[in-house]
Amino acid sequence: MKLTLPENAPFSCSQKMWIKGFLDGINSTIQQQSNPSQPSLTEPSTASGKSITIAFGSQTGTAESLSKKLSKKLNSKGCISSIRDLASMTPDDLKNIEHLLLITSTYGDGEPPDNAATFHRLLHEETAPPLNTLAYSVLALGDSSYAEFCKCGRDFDQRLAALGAKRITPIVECDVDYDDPFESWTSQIELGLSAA
Ligand SMILES: Cc1cc2nc3c(=O)[nH]c(=O)nc-3n(C[C@H](O)[C@H](O)[C@H](O)COP(=O)(O)O)c2cc1C
Repeated sequence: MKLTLPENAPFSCSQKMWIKGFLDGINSTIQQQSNPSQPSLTEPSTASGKSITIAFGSQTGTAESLSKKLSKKLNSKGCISSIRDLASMTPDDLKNIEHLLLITSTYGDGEPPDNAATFHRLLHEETAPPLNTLAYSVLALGDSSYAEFCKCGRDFDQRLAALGAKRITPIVECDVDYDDPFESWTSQIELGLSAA
């Protein structure tokens, strides 16, 4: 059921706007009660208290600076996030991580950035560990003028799933202008972490 104001209701424009806002609030409550699994926009974040590792693969600093931005945002919501350079990580480290947010660019002709190259190679070897206890999401930076668009991020996303890790949210691919997709990914992450 959705409450609406008839077009010909005898109210002024500003009165109609007020009533419409009032009805929208009631409609949102009705929808929430009939579908409690849907998170409410006004509900406090239950991502709070979660321990999160943000790992970055970056050649010229964009993924690294987005990692810092994300970390600040998540910490302000009560999460405990730490940032790791992929150059300092091995796939075995992922066995001790519950929530991984991986932000990476792609370089060369679909190659990982230098700091992520070893990790990328090791993760794709047969000796890579099973990662059934890991929940993750990937933000891939790229440029669609290259043939191998966002290849490194796609590789990580698929390989982590193949090793048994669960996606918190689907991969988000950014084409040159990354501000909006980054914001949208961040919002999805906050909701996804609440459920993870
Ligand atoms: C030399 C060079 C090669 C690149 N190769 C690719 C590529 O193969 N695929 C892609 O999607 N983006 C490619 N890009 C775009 C970068 O991934 C993109 O600019 C990214 O935002 C850079 O992030 P970073 O500063 O964290 O490294 C390339 C950029 C440069 C400068």
